[in-house]
Amino acid sequence: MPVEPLSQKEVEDRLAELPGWSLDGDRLTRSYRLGSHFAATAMVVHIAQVQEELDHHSDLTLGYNTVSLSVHTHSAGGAVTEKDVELARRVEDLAPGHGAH
Ligand SMILES: C[C@H](O)[C@H](O)[C@H]1CNC2=NC(N)=NC(=O)C2=N1
Repeated sequence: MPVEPLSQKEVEDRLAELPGWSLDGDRLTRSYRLGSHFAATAMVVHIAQVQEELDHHSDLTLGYNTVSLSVHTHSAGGAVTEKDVELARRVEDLAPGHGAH
């Protein structure tokens, strides 16, 4: 099913409900800090599970005790779509369980 790019206003409205997330060029991004490298690794695995479930995948970077995401929609020409917002919301939902902030 084709997914349409969000307008600038729509992106801003979605971001208003996603504290910590921002628009970097044409991508939604957020970095989280965790209590340890192992905790960060576990969060990456959890995000990967969600991404497979949604069939939508961010560029996901594991640091020493950080996890960073950057996502846009390839099939929409690299624009931000509702699929990116949905992934961001799902990651926000799982983050507290990993002690991520
Ligand atoms: C075939 C498969 O559904 C597509 O390649 C999916 C997989 N994950 C994806 N992830 C992202 N970020 N954008 C896409 O357009 C996309 N497409």
